[in-house]
Amino acid sequence: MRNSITKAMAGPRPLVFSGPSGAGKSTLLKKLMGEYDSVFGFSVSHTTRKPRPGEQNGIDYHYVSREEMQAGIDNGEFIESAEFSGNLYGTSKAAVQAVQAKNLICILDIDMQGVKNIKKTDLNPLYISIQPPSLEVLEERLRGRKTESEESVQKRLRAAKVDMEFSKEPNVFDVVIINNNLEEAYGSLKQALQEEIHKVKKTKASS
Ligand SMILES: Nc1ncnc2c1ncn2[C@@H]1O[C@H](COP(=O)(O)OP(=O)(O)OP(=O)(O)O)[C@@H](O)[C@H]1O
Ligand SMILES: Nc1nc2c(ncn2[C@@H]2O[C@H](COP(=O)(O)O)[C@@H](O)[C@H]2O)c(=O)[nH]1
Repeated sequence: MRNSITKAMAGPRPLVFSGPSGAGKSTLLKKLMGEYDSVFGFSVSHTTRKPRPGEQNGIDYHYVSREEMQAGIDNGEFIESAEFSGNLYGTSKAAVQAVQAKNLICILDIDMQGVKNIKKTDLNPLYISIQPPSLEVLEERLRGRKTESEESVQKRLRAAKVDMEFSKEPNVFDVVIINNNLEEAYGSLKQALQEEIHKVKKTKASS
């Protein structure tokens, strides 16, 4: 049986963003949500990783202990969850419902295990993969961000190799964007989302 989040199905079609850690998902999403704050809403995930400097609880993530997160998973509170680079991450039903209740396009930023699990649900999002131009560039970006320990960089690069191959599989992603030049990648993203943005703006204008 499909994992149903029923009440969350009322709003516009959600978007799933995936791709290797460091490819630039958050950078592109911040630009998109900055320009279209009345169109998109972010699904705030739960994670057991510690906040980075500048990250805020309830805005970037809900930062929880492994025990708390596991209890929520066991209780059926999550649409999907995954272990990534030594920590648990997951999308709660409440996070998606909170965005859809505002009639906004709900954005999920999740890893490839999350993509596979969301495909087993009735969420029916548009799947967008953000990829780096190469593994070398990805490593430069991850190191340049200065957020990861050496061990974490290595784990993320190992996961990235698998993710980069996954993005080439047919019928997984609706759109694959190579984030080389940021402005060009952002232009491609906006173009891919033009129809969805237009639909939400039209609905809001007529209500
Ligand atoms: N097109 C680009 N050119 C150069 N640097 C970029 C580009 N896009 C993003 N960056 C930089 O690369 C680093 C990683 O970007 P970002 O944090 O957005 O990646 P991410 O995919 O969201 O990673 P994670 O999955 O770990 O959250 C950041 O320091 C960001 O400023
Ligand atoms: N399956 C899920 N993956 C998630 C979720 N929230 C974030 N992520 C992914 O985790 C990695 C690492 O994120 P970071 O913030 O520690 O750099 C990245 O690929 C995210 O897309 C989630 O709820 N479920």
